[in-house]
Formats: sequence, structure tokens, C-alpha cells
Amino acid sequence: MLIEARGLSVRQGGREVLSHVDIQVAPREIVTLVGPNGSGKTTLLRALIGAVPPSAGKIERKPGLRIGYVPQKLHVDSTLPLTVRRFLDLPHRVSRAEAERALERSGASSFAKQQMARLSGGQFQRVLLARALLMKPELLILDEATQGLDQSGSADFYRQIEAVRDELGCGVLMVSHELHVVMSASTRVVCLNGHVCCEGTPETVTAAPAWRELFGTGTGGALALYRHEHDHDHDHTHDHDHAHHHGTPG
Ligand SMILES: Nc1ncnc2c1ncn2[C@@H]1O[C@H](COP(=O)(O)OP(=O)(O)OP(=O)(O)O)[C@@H](O)[C@H]1O
Repeated sequence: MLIEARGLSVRQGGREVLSHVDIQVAPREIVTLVGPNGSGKTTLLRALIGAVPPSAGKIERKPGLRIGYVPQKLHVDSTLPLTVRRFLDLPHRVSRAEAERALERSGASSFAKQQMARLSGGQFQRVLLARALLMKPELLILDEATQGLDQSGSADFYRQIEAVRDELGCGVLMVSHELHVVMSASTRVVCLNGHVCCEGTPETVTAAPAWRELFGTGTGGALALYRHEHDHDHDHTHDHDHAHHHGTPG
């Protein structure tokens, strides 16, 4: 296990925004965190990286765990002349070989000499990914990294994440709203609404009543469509009763 939280509660602004959350990420797993706005997804990531203190519960990290963090967005002053390559030198200079490897793994090599201010949204996210990879992460954490990208742009980005996972063998924990794309790339989905509503494989979670209550059946339909198009096993023998429910939804 890379990281494990047990019974994690966090208070923000006098209110409990996370209650008794259990979550863990193992090497090579891609765990996707989904949930409505304000359900505590960002707060959970911040608690896991140690940026907000828990009010109850325990977080255990593998000793010396190296975490690479890709934020939701990052503001770069558009008047500041700064190339992608120079951006990777902030806050610490990195060797040419290290920078090149990180850019290559992120699919960002072709725009290394460009100005940060002129990148597209998808290129910018790849640069943030490259920066996170400089950490040689054992755990990669991404907070809605594809916000603002179109569907094919975010699908490309998630394929890059899978390639990084395959190459580095790191675990991945990410937040996303783009359910059908993300779920096709996830080994496990955790549905959060202040507490863990349900979790499991994409198929089991979308079939869980707690999920339906939060998202309706539309996203399950989109997932089914995606799977249908991309997976030629049309055998409908899956048993959908394996999602475990923690507490009651809502
Ligand atoms: N520093 C803070 N002070 C007070 N309240 C906060 C703070 N950070 C978060 N909250 C509150 O905690 C709740 C959870 O916020 P959080 O950003 O974790 O949700 P989220 O699931 O990431 O939402 P979104 O999908 O909109 O990004 C929200 O009600 C938010 O207003």
C-alpha cells in the first residue's frame, strides 16, 4: 500500500466536510475520485498530501513516499517570459536529462521551447504533469487535471497517465468529472459525498443505488456506450452486486 486513510474526518470553516473516509491506493492502481461539487474531493487530496490536518482518523504513508501533485489549475503571469523548459527549473533547477525525460513521458517534448503563456489547455496540463514527474513519484495525484479540455483532449491526457503508470509503476489518485472517459481508465472508482458512498470497479459503482441517487443513470449509460464501442466482449454475464456501500447516501 502506498497510502491509506482510515476513519478520516476533516473540518473546514467549522463544518465537517469529510466524515470517516477510508481510502487506499496501491502501486499501479488508478483510483478515481468522483462526487458532486462540494463533496470534499479536493479536501481529501489535500489531507492525503498533508496540506490540511484531519480532525479524526489516521493517514499512513509508505515511509519516504514520493508524491507528484498536478493541481486543478495554476496561474502563470502571461506577461512573464517563461519557456516550458525554464518553468521546469522552478523552484529548483533540474538537469537537462531529467527535464527531457519528464517532458517525453508527459508528451510535452515538442513544445519545450514555447512560452508558457502561449500553451493550449491540454499542453499546459502536460507541462504540469512533467513537473510532477520530476519528483519521480511513487504516487501521482491529479485534481481535475482535464478541466477545460474537450472530450478527445481529456481522453488523450488519461491515456498519457496510463502510459506513465505503466512505465513508472506508480499509483494514481485523481479527481474527475468526466465520468465515462475517466472510468474507462480507472481500476477503481470511489464515489464521495462527504463520506464514501460506494466504491469498486467502474461497472459495480455505476450499478450501485448510491451512485444512481447522485448521478442518475445517464453516466452509467455513457459508460456502457463507451465500453460497447471499445471493448468487443459483448457478453452480459456481469454480476452487478459487488459494490460495497459505506453508510447511506445523502
Ligand atoms: N479552507 C476552507 N475553509 C472553509 N470551507 C472550506 C475550505 N475548503 C473547502 N471548504 C468547504 O468544504 C466543502 C468541500 O470542498 P471541496 O473543495 O473539497 O469539494 P470538491 O468536491 O473538491 O468540490 P468541486 O467539485 O466543486 O471542486 C465545500 O463546502 C467547501 O466550501
